[in-house]
Amino acid sequence: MKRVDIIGAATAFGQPKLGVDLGPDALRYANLIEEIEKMNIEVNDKGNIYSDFKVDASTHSRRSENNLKNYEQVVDFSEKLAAAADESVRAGAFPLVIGGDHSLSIGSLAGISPHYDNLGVIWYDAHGDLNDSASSPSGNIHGMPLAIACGVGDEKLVNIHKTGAKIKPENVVLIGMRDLDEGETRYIKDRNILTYTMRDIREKGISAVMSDALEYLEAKTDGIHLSLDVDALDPEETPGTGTPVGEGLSLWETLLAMNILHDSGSITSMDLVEVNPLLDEGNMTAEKAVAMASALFGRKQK
Ligand SMILES: NC(=[NH2+])NCCC[C@H](N)C(=O)O
Ligand SMILES: [Mn+2]
Ligand SMILES: [Mn+2]
Repeated sequence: MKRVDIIGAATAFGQPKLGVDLGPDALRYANLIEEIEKMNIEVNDKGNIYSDFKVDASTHSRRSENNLKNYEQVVDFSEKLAAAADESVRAGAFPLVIGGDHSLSIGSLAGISPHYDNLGVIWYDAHGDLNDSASSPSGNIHGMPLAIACGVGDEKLVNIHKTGAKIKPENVVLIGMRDLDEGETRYIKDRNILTYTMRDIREKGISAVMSDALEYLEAKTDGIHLSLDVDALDPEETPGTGTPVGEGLSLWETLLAMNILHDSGSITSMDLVEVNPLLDEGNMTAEKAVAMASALFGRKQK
């Protein structure tokens, strides 16, 4: 790896709660850059990307006609982020996109995937984020990015940066699932997406799950993007996030998972999303997220 590019995705437009656009700076405050540098990796902090639209607290996330909230804002932000992520991969760097809500993955995957024939994706999350505007119960676009990357959903969002689907559903693995909507469950079944629910993780153990996921993806992909939503962890571990779901992964399980991914040498890019410092206890969610990223870059657990 030549270097890690930190791309701050300062967006809150994919969901209704204010504050998640401060996530990138909360992660920097928790020493994200210094911790990765300790692994003898060159880090280039490219600063934050902002939409040209400002968050207006009085109108933020009002339901829009097509059941896509803050639609133009997300389109605009995704184009900008895709360009930045594309530039990083082109330069030979490892893009670490720090959020920001999970709608940022529309842009990160759009920018990264054109550099691969078959990009794999590990979606480490309590949620599938596989809704489209029809199946979404909320209209929040952070519940849709994985479907959009697979080519399902609003045309403009599907065609961000490059026309058409960015990834194939057979190159996706879902890990940590415990809050799937009806339409998402149907999509997973129809496409036969490899899915590890919390129950699966309890039964098999996280290390077997990670090894199986890697084995499945390494056989057919030429790069693997990790999209890590901090709500994959239990809310007792990561309270500073907008859509917490109980009975989640622990920090130690996640650090172990990140060590296994590091040792594989197969991860080529990453999103670290949904840290909301306004909902946090101190800055503990950002601090744990930094520990997870450091583990992905090689910091070993004792
Ligand atoms: N990235 C997230 N935290 N997504 C939460 C999505 C929640 C719900 N499934 C929805 O579509 O509204
Ligand atoms: Mn989630
Ligand atoms: Mn998510």
